[in-house]
Amino acid sequence: MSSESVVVEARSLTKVYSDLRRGEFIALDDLSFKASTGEVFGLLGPNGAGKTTALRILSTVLQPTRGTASVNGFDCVTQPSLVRHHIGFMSANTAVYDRMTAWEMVEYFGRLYGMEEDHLHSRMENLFERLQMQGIRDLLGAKMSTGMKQKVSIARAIVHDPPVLIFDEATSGLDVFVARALLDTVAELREQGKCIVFSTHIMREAERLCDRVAIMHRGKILAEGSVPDLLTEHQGADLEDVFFSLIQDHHIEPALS
Ligand SMILES: Nc1ncnc2c1ncn2[C@@H]1O[C@H](COP(=O)(O)OP(=O)(O)OP(=O)(O)O)[C@@H](O)[C@H]1O
Repeated sequence: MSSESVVVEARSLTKVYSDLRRGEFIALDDLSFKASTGEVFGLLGPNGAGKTTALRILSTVLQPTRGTASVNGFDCVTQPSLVRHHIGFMSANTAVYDRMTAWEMVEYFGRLYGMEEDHLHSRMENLFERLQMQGIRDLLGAKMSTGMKQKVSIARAIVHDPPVLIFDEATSGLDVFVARALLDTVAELREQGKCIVFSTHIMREAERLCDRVAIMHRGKILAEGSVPDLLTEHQGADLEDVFFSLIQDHHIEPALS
């Protein structure tokens, strides 16, 4: 990490939800991690591990119960609008409006970010070409397939060229072609020096893409490092092996939900 600089930092994040069924529920338990420029950092864990909660705090949608988080030096709680200008956020549920075309939607978000029209349009031409979206330029959201919607969501997340990208289970529900195209886009963004924080429960995806991963379970990080280092340290053939051996080491019952 020599010439790279830390741009995303979570420090002792704890999130307690009040839940009617479970009472007080600790979704994040003293979670800390850092991610740098030119790096894909993966939060890897099963359903309910707390990945979405952590990424929502980073993207300023949720506030932590304790702890702090920052993006490019801006605090996620006290400087949310500065944080939002420096991130692009995308999840499997990012909404695409039925009554707007692909072009209108990305344009709308570019304007929300305060981009100047000429710059916005030349950036959009470039993005539509790169993401192979020229064919759906004038297609209404209501008529798009899941894969098309995901492409629009990526374009809208990166139109303002933010230094940090936060992708929450972004490949969920995509067929192998679109999922691969999305992963290729993430790799390209890394080449451009972006910092990408990427959550997934698909171990192979993390192995393929992430420079470092944090393996999460029940709101805690059980292990963190590069994939080769984790495999060596925990003597696993792949990340799935490492995950199960960590759960055994920590005497944790596998979660049922
Ligand atoms: N608003 C909420 N109120 C109560 N509990 C919540 C709330 N949001 C999330 N949780 C609980 O917090 C835990 C962590 O959820 P979170 O969505 O962050 O996990 P995740 O790792 O992203 O899992 P998934 O892949 O299923 O989305 C889960 O047990 C979930 O039920």
